[in-house]
Amino acid sequence: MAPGVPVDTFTCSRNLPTQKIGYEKRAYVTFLAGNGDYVKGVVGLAKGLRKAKSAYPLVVAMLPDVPQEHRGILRSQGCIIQEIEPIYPPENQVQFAMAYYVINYSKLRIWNFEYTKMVYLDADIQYENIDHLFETPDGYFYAVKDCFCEKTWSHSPQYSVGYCQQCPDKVKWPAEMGCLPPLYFNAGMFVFEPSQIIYESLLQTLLITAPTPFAEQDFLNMFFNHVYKPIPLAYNLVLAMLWRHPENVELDEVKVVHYCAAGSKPWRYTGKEANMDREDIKMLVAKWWDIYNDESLDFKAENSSQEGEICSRSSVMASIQEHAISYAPAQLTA
Ligand SMILES: O=c1ccn([C@@H]2O[C@H](COP(=O)(O)OP(=O)(O)O)[C@@H](O)[C@H]2O)c(=O)[nH]1
Ligand SMILES: OC[C@H]1O[C@H](O[C@@H]2[C@@H](O)[C@H](O)[C@@H](O)[C@H](O)[C@@H]2O)[C@H](O)[C@@H](O)[C@H]1O
Ligand SMILES: [Mn+2]
Repeated sequence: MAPGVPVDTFTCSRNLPTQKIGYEKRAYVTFLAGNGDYVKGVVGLAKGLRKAKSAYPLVVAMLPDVPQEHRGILRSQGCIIQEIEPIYPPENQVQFAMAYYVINYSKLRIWNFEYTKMVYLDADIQYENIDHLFETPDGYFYAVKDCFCEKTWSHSPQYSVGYCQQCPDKVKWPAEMGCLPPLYFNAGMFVFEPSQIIYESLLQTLLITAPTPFAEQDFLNMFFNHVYKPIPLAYNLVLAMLWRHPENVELDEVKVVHYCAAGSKPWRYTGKEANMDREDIKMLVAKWWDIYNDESLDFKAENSSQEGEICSRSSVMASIQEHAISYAPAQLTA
């Protein structure tokens, strides 16, 4: 739990308030910041959506620093662009979060979107059809349990005693360290319901929550702790699981691959970092490139009438909603 925050701050009601706007409006959503190469990841997501013949569009929560050229690429791939303002954690406490992750607090803007249910996906993900996740019961937060065994976790008490929730009986949590840590999810993929009430509560709670190493991922774990529902690893294969917990991985059943291990981003892959010369990693990176390079998966408004309709319909709705979306005062923008 974040230091100095009243425990009940994060106690959500048993279920989350669900926002019904009279009809279902569903979409996948990702987050894009900066002028770097993550735009390739978003193109991969958009093309993966078409390969999976998903019934839903891809919304891109986009920070102002994404260049026009990248915006044009994503529009040409049928993405629905939703501009967002950055969110920074409380002043001069940023040093507690790993610098690389601070910008990820801006992901929280997606709770302000006018959709009834969304599946969030990091841009470093590739996936098969997971549309059925939109049918999960409302009022919960669905995500896959993370792994604590990589060096990126060396700051944590779990890592220091060799405990991991992926194998809780291998090294048991020491009684002298108090209660077993609550289940902890990886925030690279989750199923959620946008809600103005939750959005404003997130922003207000962030104001009194000191940043922690995994930034918004730690924060979301604290905030949604009481309504978090673990879903199978097949829905978010954090690559480190392949060498940390191979006994938990059935690669043939994996539906979502999350290229979050150091050196695994397909568009930067060199094979030189630890574990990156594994045959399964090479196969997964090649699979990502096959989709990225597949021109038959490019968005063609005239040919993909169904998609085009969805995109144009949801684009029209999104554009209508864009004007309707009223951001809560962005008190957190520095
Ligand atoms: O320069 C950046 C860094 C991150 N991201 C977004 O933030 C997400 C989380 O970062 P990343 O996936 O690199 O974290 P990891 O899952 O590897 O810890 C990315 O997937 C992107 O959607 C981005 O758009 N630009
Ligand atoms: O801002 C914190 C980030 O935390 C998560 O990444 C981590 C986590 O998976 C660790 O368990 C791994 O060890 C590490 O490599 C990886 O970067 C999310 O994937 C990302 O979207 C984002 O929320
Ligand atoms: Mn990621």
